[in-house]
Amino acid sequence: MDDSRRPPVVPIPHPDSAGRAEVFRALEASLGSSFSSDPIIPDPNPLIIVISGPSGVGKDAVIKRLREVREDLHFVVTATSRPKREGEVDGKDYYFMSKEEFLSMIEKNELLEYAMVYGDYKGVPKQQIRDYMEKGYDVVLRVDIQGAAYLRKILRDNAVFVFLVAESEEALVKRLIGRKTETVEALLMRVASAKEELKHVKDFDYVVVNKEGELEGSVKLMESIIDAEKAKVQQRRAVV
Ligand SMILES: Nc1ncnc2c1ncn2[C@@H]1O[C@H](COP(=O)(O)OP(=O)(O)OP(=O)(O)O)[C@@H](O)[C@H]1O
Repeated sequence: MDDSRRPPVVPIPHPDSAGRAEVFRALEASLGSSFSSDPIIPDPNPLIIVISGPSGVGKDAVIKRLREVREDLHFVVTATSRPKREGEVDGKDYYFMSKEEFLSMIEKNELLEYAMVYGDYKGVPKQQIRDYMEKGYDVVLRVDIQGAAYLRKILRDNAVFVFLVAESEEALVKRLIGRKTETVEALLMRVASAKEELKHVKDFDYVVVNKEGELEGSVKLMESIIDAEKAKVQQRRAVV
């Protein structure tokens, strides 16, 4: 006879006629052990979430909004040697630094990933990721497609890779024009590479279509992805 069918050694009062505490104690006494208040499942591991996608698709816009609605995420501030755009804040939007400073970080192996993007360096500082993951934060990285491909190689399935796309090429190009931050030459270069970049979607875990005027929907989907990842039985284990 298995344990669950063995008659209780002490009478267990029915919950209709006894208080919850009394029934609880009687159940413990019958089983001969106390019920643990420890979590049945340990806290999920902190995640590394890599967000990528063609230029102008809305990565910054989605991340900015995600930041507002979710406090338990840390958005890794990328280091860059590109000049600051109007309104950008050092240490918040990017760590702006000279090419020399950037090269010194490369030499000291302080970057998880880096690349030359349209003539300027951009890279992901390792220490920042370690610090926040140690504190239990999920960490979000924003990288270009080549950066994502490289991170996939080194982090494999230990990070979550999300590809952001627009609903069509037309919408993507219009969005880039509307941003008014590019020279005509840069615009042409970004539009040309966007077509090529779309082929990389297959290397990602999730794709989020950031439709015109539907930024909130994209942010909600991002949140759902994070929540689902947190509920996975086989947790990812990122180490940088
Ligand atoms: N769902 C959306 N609907 C309408 N406009 C959007 C949407 N998402 C982003 N935008 C706008 O599109 C422009 C480009 O977005 P954003 O700068 O976030 O793109 P990005 O992917 O970060 O670009 P880059 O890689 O060049 O930095 C911005 O002006 C932004 O406000």
